[in-house]
Parts: sequence; structure tokens; C-alpha cells
Amino acid sequence: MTSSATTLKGQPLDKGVLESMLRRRMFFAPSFDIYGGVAGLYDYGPPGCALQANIIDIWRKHFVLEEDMLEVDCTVMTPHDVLKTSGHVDKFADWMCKDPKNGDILRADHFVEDVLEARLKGDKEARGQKVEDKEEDPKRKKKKAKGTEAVKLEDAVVKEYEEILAQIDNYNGEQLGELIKKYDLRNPATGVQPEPPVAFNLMFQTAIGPSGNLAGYLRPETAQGQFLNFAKLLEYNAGNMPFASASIGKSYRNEIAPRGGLLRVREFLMAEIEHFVDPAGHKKHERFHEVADIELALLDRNVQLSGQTTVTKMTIGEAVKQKIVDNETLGYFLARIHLFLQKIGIDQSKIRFRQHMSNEMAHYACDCWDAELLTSSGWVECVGCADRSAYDLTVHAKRTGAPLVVRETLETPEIVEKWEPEINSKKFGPTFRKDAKTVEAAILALPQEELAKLAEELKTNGKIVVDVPGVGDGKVEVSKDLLAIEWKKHTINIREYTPNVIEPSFGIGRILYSLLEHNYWVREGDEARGVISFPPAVAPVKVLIVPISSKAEFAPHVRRLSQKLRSVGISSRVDDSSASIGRRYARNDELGTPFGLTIDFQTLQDGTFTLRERDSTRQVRAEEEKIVDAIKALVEGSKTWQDVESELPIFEGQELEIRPAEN
Ligand SMILES: Nc1ncnc2c1ncn2[C@@H]1O[C@H](COP(=O)(O)OP(=O)(O)OP(=O)(O)O)[C@@H](O)[C@H]1O
Repeated sequence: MTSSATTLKGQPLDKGVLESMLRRRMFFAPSFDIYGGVAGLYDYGPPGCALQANIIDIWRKHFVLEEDMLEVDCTVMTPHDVLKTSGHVDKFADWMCKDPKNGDILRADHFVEDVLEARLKGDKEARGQKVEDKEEDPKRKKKKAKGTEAVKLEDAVVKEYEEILAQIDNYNGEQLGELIKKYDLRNPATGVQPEPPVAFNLMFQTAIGPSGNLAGYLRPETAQGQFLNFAKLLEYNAGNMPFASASIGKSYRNEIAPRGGLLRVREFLMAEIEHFVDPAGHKKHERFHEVADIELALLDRNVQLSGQTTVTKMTIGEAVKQKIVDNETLGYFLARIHLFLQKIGIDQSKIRFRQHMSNEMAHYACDCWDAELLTSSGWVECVGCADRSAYDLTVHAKRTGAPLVVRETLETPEIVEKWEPEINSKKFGPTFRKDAKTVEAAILALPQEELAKLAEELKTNGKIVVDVPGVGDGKVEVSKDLLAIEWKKHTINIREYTPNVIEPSFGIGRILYSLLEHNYWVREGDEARGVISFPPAVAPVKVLIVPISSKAEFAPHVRRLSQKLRSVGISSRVDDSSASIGRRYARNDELGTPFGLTIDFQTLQDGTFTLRERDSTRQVRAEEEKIVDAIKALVEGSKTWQDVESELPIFEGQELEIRPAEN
């Protein structure tokens, strides 16, 4: 099926053809295929793995190395307590609704979106307008078919639908339920209205150890491991702020309705950064000036609320100045994300940064911008960049008593008067036993107004009741022999604060798939063949070595060239099959291999080789050393193909004819 999406060369993108090519070339394929597969689980084949490794390699250099980030590798298996404290057990959920007729489980926001889009499409058809299709999972397409009749809608209704769609991520379950009722939205598969939406937690639950007593989950993000290691990382960083940690690893989400191939899966690779910053400095960033002039396509919250999706192009410097983007650190990372996506070969005209609306934000976030990439499935969030404020460190510190704070020596000491709780540790421990630390942490975390109130109560009643989640019924009585709360004057030499966190979070699978779509095109000829124009740095294999014939005298050249390329860290593959050279190149164009080295009869005489560039199919001819140097420079990005053509003799060969009978 042809969608409104286009290839790199502006041709209509045939997603079916692209997907079958990706499977044939083993970029990725459904896991457990021969058992019928499981929705949302995929395996990567050799080119998929190499592509992923190259993206990760560039990511590490671009972020971890460039900014001296502290990389950690934490476990996937996470105890219940951690994710209860972080809020994921209670709030990490999507809304789902059930079709009472056939039991279909629908993700409520996607269901509302699909039915309204189908109605708008029907309206356009009825008005004789051109209809642009969004690529869909074929199963969903079939179900949708009944709902896409060409029916003209009133203009006011069209406007209402468009306004709802522009802010579809902003509705909660109740509001989605109201929309389903108000517009009588029915499951196209049965013609029945689904039941009201209910929350479905996306985490996979498990039990750790044989007793089954320690409940746990597969992590839904890598972030929590980084937060829990904050104090150790700060110490490792010699107490210096700001700093960032980073982590690359698998995360798991039990998505209600996986769709769009790699775009919504249940197991995926994430690369996440937690940048810890002092909130007192307006989250300024000392390298912001380096990116201030970078222009981004921004779609802010207010534009979406007005029912529009038009982006504004603006430098990040201007966006922060106008407070469209809240602070320099958030802005710095948006620009750095843009540069990273550009570096790996994402189409610049297919990136936008969309701000989350207030209801859409995750429970921990106070501002969030997504880097969205345009694909045949529409705009897809590929990187989330959230300001998580001090949320995570605060809740974990409160729960465990661990000091997840920064202590800074003040140049000029401050005199401070405040309420201060004093624990009688001799009695406190024996009274509360295993809960003593938790109760103490809850008391120490109480705000000043609360302490003032409790001091009075302690004086009058001889005891107070403190909220301590997770201990008994959450209410703990503390008597005055265990605790005193007094107004004290202090000289402060140390300032203590909980850092705020800016978190860029990358879904590598979504980026990888978008990259494939953005770089794919079709070379017209006797037989149209797919090409993926990856930049050399991300291409799974950099060089294809093709001996013109399988005669023994070519073998030493093949071996030597492979070895030489290996020694300079460049991956190559040999294709010594009997197919024509043109056919062999065409096969590797599908894998996105940027350069081809041919060993022909002239090589045997004068030791020269031809080097072919994938996109132009142009060739140069030179001795081994010059060719290997050229490849190295091209892969490292220090030379372009034009540079190479200006330095080495052009070769006009006939190798590219493709004989249709072969494969
Ligand atoms: N089910 C998934 N499959 C593949 N990648 C995902 C999935 N869920 C999240 N990601 C990736 O992880 C990144 C960070 O996760 P985040 O929690 O911000 O996503 P999200 O807002 O829940 O995504 P969505 O709204 O699309 O479900 C996303 O930008 C995306 O690239």
C-alpha cells in the first residue's frame, strides 16, 4: 500500500515493499516466527544488529564522551518497592477499553483517534478531496474498513474532530470515555461501542527468587537505576555539579496494542541520560552558547490546544529567551538531540519537537518535549526530553532515608533559624525496629510548617501522628520521649539541595526504523531495486568486496583487502557468488553498503582496484593503498566522494547491468 510518506528521492513510499526487503535482508523479523510470533517482539538479524551497534556507538561518542557523562549498567529486574516509590506501580498505565461483543481489547486513545480519522477520511472522499493514508498494521486496517465509508460531515463537526485529534494525548480515561459516548464511536470490527476505559498498568510483573515473596517488575525505563546510584555517582564525580549519568539497556512495557513494527514493541533498547542540575541557577547550561543558533521546528503546547499542528522554526536561543522552552539545560539537550539525529542520517525535514500537554505528561515530569520523526505511520515520538524536577530523588530519599542530595560549602556562612526534629536514637530504634529508618526519614523530610504544627501538638498531647507510607496503615504514633521538635538557630556553612533532573530518553528501535524509512529509495532501471543511503558511519557494512570471477588467482587479493580493511577498523563483506557484478552491487545497495571494491583482470596485471559509490554508482580506479586511504577518509567523514573523485582517476565501467534471471 502506498502512503503519503515519500522516499529519500521523493518517490511515494511503498511500505509493503520496504518491509519485505528489510525482512529478506534480515534487518529484523518477528521473534518466534515459526511458532506464529508474539505481537510486539522482534529479533534483529546481522545488518539490524550492526546498524543498532553503530547508532549506539555514535550516541556514546556524541553524548557520553563529549560531555564526560558517567555511564552505568543497572539491572532490568527491579523490586516492587522501588517502582512503588517512583510512582510506576500506581500510575504507569494506559487506558484500554473492551468490546463487549467480541472481547477485543482496544487502547482507548488510539481507538478514538482511528475512528475520528476514519470519519474525516470518509468526509474528504465524499467531498471529492485527495485522501492521504497513514500506514497501519494490516490487521487493524481490515477492522477499520467498515468505518471508512464516504460520509460528508458538517463543517463544525470536522472542526471539532480536528481539534480533538490535535490534542489526543491530552485526554484522561474519563474524558476518552466521554468522547466515545458523545460521538458514538464504535469498534469497526463489530459495530459496537466499547465499554468505558479502564487503566492498564504496562509493567511486566514477576517474582524474584524461589519463595515468591519478593515481588518485582521488568523495568519500564533505565532511569530508576541511575537515580538510586546518585549518591555514589556524585562521590565518584568528586562532589562536582552539574553532571550527567547515562545508561543503555533493554526496557519492557506490556503495550496494550503493539503496532507499526518496531515502533511500538514490548521489549526495546533505550539510551537514557539523567542530567543532574542545581535548580537555584535557573537551570543555566555553561555550553548553551554553543547550540544557541541551532534552528529547531517547535510545536508548543498552546498551538496544540488551539487545535493546530503548525510548527514554528526558531533558534533554540530565541525559544529559551521567549520562555517557549523553559530553561537553558532543557534547550541545550533539545539542540544536542537534533544534532545527533542529523549525524546518523535522519531527514532534517522530518524532525519536529512537540511539547507535551499538561495531562499527557508522565507523573514525574514538569515539562517535556518529544523529538518526533515523520514516518509512514505519521509523526512518532522517538526521543522524550523531560524535566523530571527533583521528583525521583526526593521520593526515593524520603522512602529510604538515603541522602540523595548535594552538599555545597558556602563561601559566606548563613545564620538560619528553624524547627528541628531531634530523634532519641536510644529509644527510637528499639521502638520501631525494622521500620525505624523509614519513620525517621519521614520525620526528617517534614516541611517547616508541618514541624511547627507538630511541635505544638507534641507539647500539648505528648505525642504526634506522622504519615509514613509503607509502615503499618501509613499512620505512625511518635511520643515525646522518642522525639523533640525545637526552634533552633544555626550557622550554616553547607548548603544542601536536591538536584533537578533533565532526562533525554531515546528509543533506539524507533530511531532505527525511522532511519531506514528516511534513507530508503528505489533506483529505477530494467528492474527497480531498493537502496538505503545510510551515511557511512551508520551503515551496517562499509565495503563490499567483489572479485569479478571466482578464479583462484583472485583469492589472495580478496584475503589481503579484507585483512587490510579489518586492520583499519572498517567492516567489509565479500560477495564471490556467480551473480553479475551489477546484481551483487544491487543486493548490497539494499543493505545500504556505501562502497564497493572490485577486483578484476586489470587488478591481476597492475594491482589497481575500482571503488564504487553506492548512491551515484560512480567509480574511481587506483592502487590498493590509495583506495584504502580513500575508504578510511570517507567512513570517518573527513572526505566526501567529490573529494575522492577529484583526487583519483574516474573509472567508466560496464559492471552495472543487471541480468534479470539471476538473484
Ligand atoms: N513500546 C515502545 N516501543 C518502542 N519504543 C518505545 C516504546 N515505548 C517507549 N519507547 C521509546 O522510549 C522513549 C522514551 O519513553 P517514554 O516513556 O517517553 O515514551 P512514551 O511517552 O511512553 O511513548 P508513547 O507515548 O509512544 O507510548 C520514547 O521516546 C520511545 O522512543
